Amino acid sequence: MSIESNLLKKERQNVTFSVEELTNVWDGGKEDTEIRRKVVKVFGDDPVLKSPPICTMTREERYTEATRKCVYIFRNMLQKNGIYPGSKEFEHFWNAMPIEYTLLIHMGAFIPCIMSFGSEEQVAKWLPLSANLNIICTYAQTELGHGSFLRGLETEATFDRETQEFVINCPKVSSMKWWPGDMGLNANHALVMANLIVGGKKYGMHPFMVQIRDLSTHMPLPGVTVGDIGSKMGFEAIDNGFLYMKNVRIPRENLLNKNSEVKPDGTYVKKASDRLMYGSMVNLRVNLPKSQAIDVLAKACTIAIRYSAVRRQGLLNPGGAEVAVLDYTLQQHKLIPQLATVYATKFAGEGIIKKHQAFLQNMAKGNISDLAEIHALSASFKASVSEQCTEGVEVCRRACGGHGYSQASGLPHLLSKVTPTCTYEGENTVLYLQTARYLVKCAKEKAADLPESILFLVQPIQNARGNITSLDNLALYFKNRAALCVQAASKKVNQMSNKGLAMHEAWDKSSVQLVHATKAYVIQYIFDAFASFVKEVKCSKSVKEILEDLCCLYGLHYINNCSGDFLKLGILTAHHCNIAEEAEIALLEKLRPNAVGIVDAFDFTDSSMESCLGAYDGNVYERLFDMAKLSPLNKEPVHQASYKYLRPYLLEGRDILEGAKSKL
Ligand SMILES: CCCCC/C=C\C/C=C\C/C=C\C=C\C(=O)SCCNC(=O)CCNC(=O)[C@H](O)C(C)(C)COP(=O)(O)OP(=O)(O)OC[C@H]1O[C@@H](n2cnc3c(N)ncnc32)[C@H](O)[C@@H]1OP(=O)(O)O
Ligand SMILES: Cc1cc2nc3c(=O)[nH]c(=O)nc-3n(C[C@H](O)[C@H](O)[C@H](O)COP(=O)(O)OP(=O)(O)OC[C@H]3O[C@@H](n4cnc5c(N)ncnc54)[C@H](O)[C@@H]3O)c2cc1C
Repeated sequence: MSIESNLLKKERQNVTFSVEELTNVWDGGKEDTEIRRKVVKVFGDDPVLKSPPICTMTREERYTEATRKCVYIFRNMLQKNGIYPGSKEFEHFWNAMPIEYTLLIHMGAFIPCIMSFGSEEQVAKWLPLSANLNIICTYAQTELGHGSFLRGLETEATFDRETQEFVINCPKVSSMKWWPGDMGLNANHALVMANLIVGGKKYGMHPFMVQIRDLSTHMPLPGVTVGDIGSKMGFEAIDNGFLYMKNVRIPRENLLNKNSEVKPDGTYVKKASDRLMYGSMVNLRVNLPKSQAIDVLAKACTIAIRYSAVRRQGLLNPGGAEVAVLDYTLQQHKLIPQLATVYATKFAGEGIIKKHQAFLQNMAKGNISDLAEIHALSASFKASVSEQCTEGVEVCRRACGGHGYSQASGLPHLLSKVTPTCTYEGENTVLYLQTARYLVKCAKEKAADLPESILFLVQPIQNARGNITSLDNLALYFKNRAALCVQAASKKVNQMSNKGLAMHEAWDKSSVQLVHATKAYVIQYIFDAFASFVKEVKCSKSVKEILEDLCCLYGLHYINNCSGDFLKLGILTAHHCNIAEEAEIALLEKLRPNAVGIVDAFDFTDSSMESCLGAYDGNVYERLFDMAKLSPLNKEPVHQASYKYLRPYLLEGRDILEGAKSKL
């Protein structure tokens, strides 16, 4: 056993709680852990899912491998193992997916969309085809020229009454669809968001099913120009695409018509609120943070903490032995708060998922009264979590020093996976502003008209009592701050407007304060949800203590990072801030011996991380060396390029050196 493996073994011997029990809490119960492990095992054991490490493959190989595996998973493997949508097993299947995959938009975005936009007959037609991969469909909303401002989308669907068809056109280069995943190479259909035009009248954005490739040859259909947009910062296996449509004709029935319809005579019938058109985005904003951001940060923490426990560099005591870098207070200050972020966002996110499910049940009965609340909550939650996790993964990566920069660490891949969560499914600033709009409106309402989650905005500010670092008091500081920030931002909008600025100008001039207020609102939501979870969870005293400490750390770390705000608003004094700072440092020291145990509790398999630094056995140096040997550049002892281009000068060098030698 290597020295490094021994070090991790010792770390595990010192853990003061049951790792298995924390895993159960993380998964949502013992039974859920069993189900997740069963699914992970099915994936892990399957030889068809084996492929070379991604850092040894070209982009084309990565796309090919990911597509091969995903077709197998979705077409054979899930059915064979009884993993059906809606089952508990299916909930855990993202956890077991290979580290790169395609068909994500088809499965994760298009299928939910067809269910929310399609009539019963349309769902009956398209759902089985897509579930069986008989068609592959992308979600084509964003265009080259517009992504955020949906009213600016330019693609048109004009009704031709004579032929009973819609004619789809991208009038300009800027109107072509750009970015949709699975669209460049795999998709033969696209759910195209286009402006509906009937009899010269524009009705705004609507969803249309458009066939883009021939079903037998897979060649683009007439009028369709489609392809891959090229290499990106990450997601290299995915064929994000462009789609330029010129006079592409589709039958009238291909307007997804659950919410609105065009009759054969051209009559436009609206059946539900326009806002339900945005429902697919709410759905993804609620559901994607867990698999695309929180789990990614959990993996980065696992890698960085295991590595920091075995990486020895420098001395804490003069003349003593070299210490693990995790023993430095500053390393703990970088990494342990990231663990707290993982826990806080995961448990707050579960609350939002439940709220969304309740909303969907009400919506099925025709009640959409909670739409504004769930939109505001999901938009700011997605924005905040993606930001916190992206920053967290980068902190973990840098905390691994030079090796964190190597693809072999697995960290650059995680960073490139989490970074775009700040952009897709709604650019974060744009989403914060959406929530700000809701908050400013709510701040003007009477308490009786507000949902519980937002009541604090209009209630009197309460004073903290007793221990200033108790979870109750921390929750109160966050609430007070959010309420005061929203009041300040609303006041600024009013002041600007009273000065004579038009409302949209007043809004823009106040947007820095508005986004700040929204961030304050969502952090109070996350903290409150985590603190409530910690209070209520049934578990042993030792596991509860870990969760309480993580919750307290989440709050203190946040407060210490923006203490100026709490001081400015009069919520905390300088004395309180000093206490908070010392309390955070004390918590880091307390959590340090359990850090490896806490990341072990995430229960990630080595293959799900592909990291030489983060493997369970801690054998980092052998793994790094083995991975370097696999580099395609090391295939031959002499690389053609160096031989070809350097040879003349090397020969000169040889002659000079040999001449010098003969003169000696
Ligand atoms: C388990 C599943 C996980 C699987 C993971 C799967 C995939 C994830 C992985 C990879 C990534 C892949 C996918 C990526 C996909 C995409 O990116 S798809 C494209 C997403 N695009 C966007 O999100 C665009 C963002 N822009 C907007 O949402 C709107 O344009 C915006 C709302 C910002 C502005 O639109 P505008 O037309 O100007 O509207 P208004 O601002 O005037 O607002 C009108 C009123 O409507 C309310 N509203 C807006 N959005 C919603 C909504 N989503 N739901 C409900 N209501 C909404 C808004 O508040 C206004 O109301 P009031 O008038 O104030 O009352
Ligand atoms: C990996 C990836 C996958 C994607 N997959 C899909 C997909 O499957 N389907 C799909 O349709 N799309 C997809 N997209 C597109 C994505 O949804 C858009 O890129 C996103 O919505 C942002 O829009 P944008 O690119 O137009 O940014 P822009 O809106 O142009 O943003 C540029 C800057 O302008 C700022 N800005 C914009 N509006 C405002 C405002 N009102 N106030 C203040 N600042 C503002 C933004 O904050 C940002 O800083 C994907 C994108 C990525 C990166």
